[in-house]
Amino acid sequence: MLQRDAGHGYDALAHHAKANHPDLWLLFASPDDLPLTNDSSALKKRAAEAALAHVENGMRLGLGTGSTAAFLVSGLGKRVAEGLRIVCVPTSEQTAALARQHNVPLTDLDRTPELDLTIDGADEIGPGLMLIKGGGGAHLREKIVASASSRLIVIADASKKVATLGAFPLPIEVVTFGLAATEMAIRKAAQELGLAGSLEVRSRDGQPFVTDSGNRILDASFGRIPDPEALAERLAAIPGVVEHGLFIGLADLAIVAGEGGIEEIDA
Ligand SMILES: O=C(CO)[C@H](O)[C@H](O)COP(=O)(O)O
Repeated sequence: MLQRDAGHGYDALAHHAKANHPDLWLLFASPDDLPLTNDSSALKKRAAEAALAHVENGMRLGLGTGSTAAFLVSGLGKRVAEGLRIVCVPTSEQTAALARQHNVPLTDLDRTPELDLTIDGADEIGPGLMLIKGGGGAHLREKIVASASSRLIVIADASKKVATLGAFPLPIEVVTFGLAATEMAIRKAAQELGLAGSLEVRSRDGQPFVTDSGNRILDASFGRIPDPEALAERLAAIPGVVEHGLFIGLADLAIVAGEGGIEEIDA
C-alpha cells in the first residue's frame, strides 16, 4: 500500500523510508536535501509553500506527518530563522525530529492544549473534505492534534483528490491485545455495510509496525467506501480499535497542487 507513490526522488525515498527504514528517513529527513526529481514531490512542496501563507506570528501550530508535511516543516524553519514566532505540536516522533533539525520551536498538547492551526497531509481527499490518513501510521496523534486545533488545512498533490474514498487502504490503529478478535469485529462491521476485502497487519522489516503510541496498524482494503460516516461510526464502536484513518468534519481547507496550479477547496 505504501507503493502508491513509488517513483523516484524524495517522494519515493520518503515512502520507502517511512515504511522500512525509520533511521534512513531521519537521516534524509530534510526534503531540501534532495532534488525534486519527481512531479508529485514538486507539487507537494508547492502545496506546503502555499499553506505557509496561512501561518501568522504568535500562532500555536500542529505539524502533520509525511513527505508533504516535511516540506512544511522545512519551510517553517526558514521563516523561524527570519523571525517568525510560533510554537508547534508535532504529530509524530518523525516530525518532532525534523522540526528540531530545522530549529522549529516545539511544545506539546499538555503545555499547549489549544492550537490555532494544524497543517497536515493526507492519503486521500474526498468530497466534503473527508480524508483517509495514516499512510505514515501517525493518524492517532494527527487526529488528536487536529481536534485540538481551531482549523485544519490539508496539503497535497492533486493525485490525492478522489471522487470516492477507499482506493488507499484504510489504516486502523488497534491494540495488540485481542488483535484477532478485533480484526474479526472490523470484518463483521464492514460486511454489514456491504464492504469486503482484506485486512493486513502492517509490517516493517518483516516485523509488525509499531506506532508511536505502541499499537499496531491494520490496513483495510475495502475498496470504494460509499458511506465513510457509517464506517467511521462502526469502527469507533469496536473496543480494540484505537483510531481509524477516516477524518470526517475535521478539515477546513484543502490546498491541492496540480500541474495547472493551486486549488483551494473549502469545507
Ligand atoms: O496521514 C499521514 C501520516 O500518518 C500522511 O499525512 C499521509 O500518509 C500523506 O503522506 P505524504 O504526504 O507522504 O504523501
